[in-house]
This record gives sequence, structure tokens and C-alpha cells, in this order.
Amino acid sequence: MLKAINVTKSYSGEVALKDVSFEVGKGEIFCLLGQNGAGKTTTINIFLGFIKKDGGHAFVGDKEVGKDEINQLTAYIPETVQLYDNFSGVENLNFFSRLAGFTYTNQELEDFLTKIGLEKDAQHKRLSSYSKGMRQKVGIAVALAKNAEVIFMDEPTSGLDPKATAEFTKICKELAAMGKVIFIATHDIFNAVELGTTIGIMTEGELVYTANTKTINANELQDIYLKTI
Ligand SMILES: Nc1ncnc2c1ncn2[C@@H]1O[C@H](COP(=O)(O)OP(=O)(O)OP(=O)(O)O)[C@@H](O)[C@H]1O
Repeated sequence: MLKAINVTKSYSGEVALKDVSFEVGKGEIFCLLGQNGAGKTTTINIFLGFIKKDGGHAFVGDKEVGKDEINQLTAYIPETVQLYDNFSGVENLNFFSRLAGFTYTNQELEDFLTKIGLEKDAQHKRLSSYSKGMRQKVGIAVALAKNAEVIFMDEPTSGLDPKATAEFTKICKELAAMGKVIFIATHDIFNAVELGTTIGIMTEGELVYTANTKTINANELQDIYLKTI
């Protein structure tokens, strides 16, 4: 579903990605770990078409990034989800769904928000009163409403309290169970093992390690991580 084949990228001669290859299937959650500057965001930005790769191939399903239209297939949840503070959760979802070409009834919008765990009494409150976790839920609801097949997330658990992190983990697993592909860039080793189906470690633009989370626990992963960076 999501495939990188020998993707390379340099910024002004400085190598950011070196022959990066991986594959993430439907229903899988790929957690990419790496130090600051390792190349995680660059990888995501290439798939989203925000920046151009220098070489290699990147596919979303049978569509090739840079050649085919992939916007409809993907959604992006940044670390801080950018929404309109003066709109409610429902109004934001309505606005961004329409922007993506989808029109829903009020009931359908509320159903999306309920599905991702935003409580009913919060759905019509202004975003300015929302916590980071609540904003993130609206972002995920937008991804669901636009029927994205692949959801990219950058540092999704950064700044979330343990309850919000647990809720986020549950939501991601539900999305994966629906057949979505989830790609997460994170520094959170323990959440990655809990949440991911596959872990990747990126060091200086190279994907130096991948493992199925069934075969590794958090302590082992931490040891490997510290040895690879
Ligand atoms: N727009 C840019 N112009 C020049 N260099 C860049 C640009 N974006 C990223 N880089 C460089 O590319 C390398 C990879 O950066 P990237 O942001 O992908 O890392 P990251 O793993 O996402 O880091 P972080 O965890 O801090 O977000 C770094 O050396 C960074 O300085």
C-alpha cells in the first residue's frame, strides 16, 4: 500500500535520505524512530508531495508520488493540528471535509467525531477551549471524513498526557483494523512498541533497522536504538 524504493533526498548537497526502502501494508502501523534530523519528516513530506525526492520511487497503492494524483488518498496529522479556533469541532470538520470535496450532514459529522472519541458535549464547543489531544481527534476525524487510505502523523504523542496517549493508541488501532495504513514519525519508543506493527529506526537518512513488534519488546528496542544512533 505504501512503498518506498531507494528514495534519496539532499538539501543543498547535504544528504537527508539515503536509499530508503520500506513497505507498509493495509492495516499496518509503521512507527519510524530516529534522532532529530534523522530524516523522518523528510520521508513523510516526500509522500505527501510537499517536497520532491531526488531519486527512487514512492508509491501510495498503485499511484506513484510525483507522477499521479495522491492527495485524495493521504491525510496528514502534524504535531500541532492547525484548525480554526473560532469554529467548533463540528464546524472545523465540516470546513475541512468540504475542502477535500466531501459534504456531510450535521449528524454524520457528529458521528465521525464520536467515532474517534470526542465527547458529545465538546463537539459544538469552540476549538480555543480544546486540549491538544482533542484537536488531534478532530484532525483524525478529518482524515476519516476525507476517506484517506494512508494517514501520516508526526510526533503524535508529544505533549499528550498518559490518558490522551492511551486514547490515541486505541484510535490508531481502530483505524488500522478498518484497513487504514498508518505511518508515524516518533521519538516515543515505548508507545511505538505498544502501537506499531512494524518499527523502523532511521539514522542520518538511512533506515538502519526494521522489526515486527511481535518479535521485540520496548527494552530490547531501546537497547538497539541507542546502539544505532
Ligand atoms: N527545508 C530544508 N532545508 C534544508 N535542510 C533541511 C530542510 N528540511 C530538513 N533539512 C535537513 O534534513 C535532515 C533531515 O531533517 P528531518 O526534518 O527530515 O529530520 P527529522 O528526523 O524529522 O527530525 P525531527 O525529529 O527533529 O523532526 C536534517 O539534517 C535537516 O537539517
